[in-house]
Amino acid sequence: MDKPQMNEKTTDDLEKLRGHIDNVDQQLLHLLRKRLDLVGQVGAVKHAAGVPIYAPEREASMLAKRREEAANMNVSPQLIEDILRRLMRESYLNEKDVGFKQVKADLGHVVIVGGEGKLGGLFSQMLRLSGYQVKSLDKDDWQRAEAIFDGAGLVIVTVPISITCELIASKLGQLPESCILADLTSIKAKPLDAMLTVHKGPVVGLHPMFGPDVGSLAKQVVVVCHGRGQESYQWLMEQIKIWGARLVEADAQKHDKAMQLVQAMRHFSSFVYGLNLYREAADIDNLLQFSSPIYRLELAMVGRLFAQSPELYADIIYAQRESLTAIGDYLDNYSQALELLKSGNRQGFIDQFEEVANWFGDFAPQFQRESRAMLQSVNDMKAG
Ligand SMILES: O=C(O)C(=O)C[C@]1(C(=O)O)C=C[C@@H](O)C=C1
Repeated sequence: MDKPQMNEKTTDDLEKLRGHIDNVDQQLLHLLRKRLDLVGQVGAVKHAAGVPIYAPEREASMLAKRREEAANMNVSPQLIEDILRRLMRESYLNEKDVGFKQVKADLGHVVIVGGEGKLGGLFSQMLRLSGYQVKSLDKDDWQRAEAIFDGAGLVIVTVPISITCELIASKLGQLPESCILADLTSIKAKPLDAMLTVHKGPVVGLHPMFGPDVGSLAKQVVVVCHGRGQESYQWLMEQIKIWGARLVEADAQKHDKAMQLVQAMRHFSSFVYGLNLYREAADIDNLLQFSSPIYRLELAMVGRLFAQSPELYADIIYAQRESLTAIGDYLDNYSQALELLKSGNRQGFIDQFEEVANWFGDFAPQFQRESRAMLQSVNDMKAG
């Protein structure tokens, strides 16, 4: 394609207008600085009062007002909403730096078993930001364990799933009865049982539904499976809410069943997807060249798995024997669907599609709307 011709006037006009745009962008930058400073002050007020970092009602009313004002100014309401949501993500990080109110000042210290792991590190940081003294106990510290546990008010176990129950049973039997015992494992029934068996005091199972790289807990979900003595660890739930997370109370068995689909089956199929690309010797550069944003997003979801630890995913996938059924069912459904294809039964495929679409119901259009925003972000990130 020929390069468009730029005459002198076009060049001058563009330069002048771009100068004005630079100027507006610089003003935006100053306004951003001003907003960040104000948010810092909000963070300090919230810190003093123990108010959660995430204020959903305020966000909803602010977004509704700005959308209305935007529409009146002939600015896309979605544009201002996108910008404000991005800014609020920044606020969560900013307000976090101020620290958080400490709900339980007379706790004694916290011990994080597996504190050198990434999730342990995140909880340790959040607890420290809230004024608690945190001691880490990792693989090489067991000979000093007695001293580390002495006077602890809360012990949090966050070690690989494959060794969690064993470790709880063999190492955590001597805690004082007043000490709270908690775990962050991504399965809940067995660790909860192990903790209840070995410890006479308060017990709670937690499953943070996010990776350790979130930056802030605002809007993240932490699943809570009650063990015993809720009144003793109610403060911990309040503390997690102050960090901005939403608590979802769940039955451990039900949670674990959901994990067979949400984690084991899902991660396993991502693994197979990657395995297949590898065996097909797919040229990723080439695939990216031809990929629509949705394919790119999918490739990113699969590829990110292989940027992480194989042990972590093995642990998640092997955690429950029952996941084999969920994964086996998936394989059966895949084979049955493949039969439709092999037999050239196009109408059969369409009928099956419609049956599933009906089952998804209102979720299908909701997911379409949500993914549209994600796909636009994927496109925005392209450079050059
Ligand atoms: O108004 C607040 O409470 C804030 O913390 C500020 C702010 C914002 O950036 O506007 C950030 C987080 C809250 O969820 C709501 C709003």
